[in-house]
Amino acid sequence: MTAAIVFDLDGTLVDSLADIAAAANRMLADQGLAPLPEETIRGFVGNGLPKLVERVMNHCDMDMNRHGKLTQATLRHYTAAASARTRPYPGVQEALEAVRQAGMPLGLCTNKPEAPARHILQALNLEPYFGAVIGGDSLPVRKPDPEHLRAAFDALGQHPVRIFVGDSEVDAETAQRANVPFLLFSRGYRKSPVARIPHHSTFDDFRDLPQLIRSQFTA
Ligand SMILES: O=C(O)COP(=O)(O)O
Repeated sequence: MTAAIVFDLDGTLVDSLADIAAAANRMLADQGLAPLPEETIRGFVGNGLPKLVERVMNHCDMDMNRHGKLTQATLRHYTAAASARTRPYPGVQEALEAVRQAGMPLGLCTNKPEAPARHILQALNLEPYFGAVIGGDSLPVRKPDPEHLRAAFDALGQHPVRIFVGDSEVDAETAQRANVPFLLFSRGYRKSPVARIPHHSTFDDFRDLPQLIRSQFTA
């Protein structure tokens, strides 16, 4: 039996924090403000770029009337260097290859805007694996709205089993609301302990993922 597998991007397939933080900090520098530590910005990732900028602005006590403009500025900075330091987690490419060779179609459902998401996939040679890429600005909705995830699965066609692989509370909530089994990568950008995030299985090494996916069919 095969399954359609949809992956989250940030904190799941790639460690993108350095480039996200650089874009936010360039926006702050344009405003004459000091940069924030990466670890602070890490806590702001997960609900898409507009939300990240809102969280940065709140943190820095900035005037929210400028949110739209500063979101555009951050997106421009980000798009200019989205893959400068972003790298796949160890074993990601091999895991995608194994899953694809097993005949399973792969999709991506990310809250990152679609253009930089596609750019990152291309730059890291991951794009050929994905039959569908749905970004945070591809639809009127985004995670945790289950329609965002369903759209990624639907774009892959009809398959008897659907599995979502992600790293965050947002991903877990999305999977739950879409009624799809959730595999939690524990080394990403989650804010809570693994035990407090609803999941079917968890893994911390991509070498374990192909077998974990297979075990979902026989469980
Ligand atoms: O852009 C974000 O906030 C997070 O993106 P993700 O959905 O790939 O984790």
